[in-house]
Amino acid sequence: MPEHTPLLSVRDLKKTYQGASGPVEAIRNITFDVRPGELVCIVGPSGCGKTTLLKCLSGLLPPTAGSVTLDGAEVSAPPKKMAVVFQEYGRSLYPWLTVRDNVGLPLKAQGVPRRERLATVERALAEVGLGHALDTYPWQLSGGMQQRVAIARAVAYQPEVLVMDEPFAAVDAQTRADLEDLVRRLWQDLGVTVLFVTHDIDESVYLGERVLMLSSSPTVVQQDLAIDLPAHRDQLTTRAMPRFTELRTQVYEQIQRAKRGEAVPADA
Ligand SMILES: Nc1ncnc2c1ncn2[C@@H]1O[C@H](COP(=O)(O)OP(=O)(O)OP(=O)(O)O)[C@@H](O)[C@H]1O
Repeated sequence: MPEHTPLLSVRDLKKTYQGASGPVEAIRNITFDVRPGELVCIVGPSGCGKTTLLKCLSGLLPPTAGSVTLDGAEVSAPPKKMAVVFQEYGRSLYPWLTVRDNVGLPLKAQGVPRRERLATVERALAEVGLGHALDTYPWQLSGGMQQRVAIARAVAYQPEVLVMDEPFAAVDAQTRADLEDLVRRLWQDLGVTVLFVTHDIDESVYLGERVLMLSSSPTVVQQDLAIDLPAHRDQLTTRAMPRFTELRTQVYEQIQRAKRGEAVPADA
């Protein structure tokens, strides 16, 4: 696919829920494209419709109007080419299966032959630094390690798009920094397209090549900001750069505007 052709295309997406006391307009109008191999962060105030957007993107919820297309095909059910990593790793792994079997499960469901499956699982676990934990159970691992298993499962599936829904919200700060670096490394090593949802402004700037800022609900895209930091990022030097501070200030100001319900200024 040529570089300029979008892999994922969201057009005039609207979602209105039928609530108990009448319609709830969650998403007013969202339009954006993601090119193959991009790493895009989506950030917005609490309740702005991030989960609703992800459910529409991943084919779990039909939009009220508008469309989502992946590789030119309209998404109306969970697409094979997409893997999703959720915040709640504790609930996404099966406690009675070993790490090896948890990671291999989607491949087994797809009918991948055993020998190939085991090799792919071992490679994916080595990628996330858990090559030694194949025969352990999720409950024997720390929260950060469990989230690495969930990431390995998504990677083993070899998706074209990896969607991550606030995946590090439940881990401590040090583990979170390690996992952020893991996502950057996997993105660079595997060339996968990543859509990363977070409400952490610093995280969105540190990780993203682009940050999409959402308004408060009913949601529109408040700003689409290119992150022009060097490709090689590390927790100490990148976060200490003056440009990092400028970018985080821009995102912070937009989020504050979004919370106050103000539109984006014309020169932004
Ligand atoms: N099933 C539903 N029925 C009615 N309204 C809903 C439903 N699900 C979400 N909403 C409303 O839609 C809006 C967006 O909700 P959503 O959960 O997508 O936001 P969010 O950005 O993921 O929130 P948070 O950051 O707090 O996780 C909110 O006003 C919410 O109350």
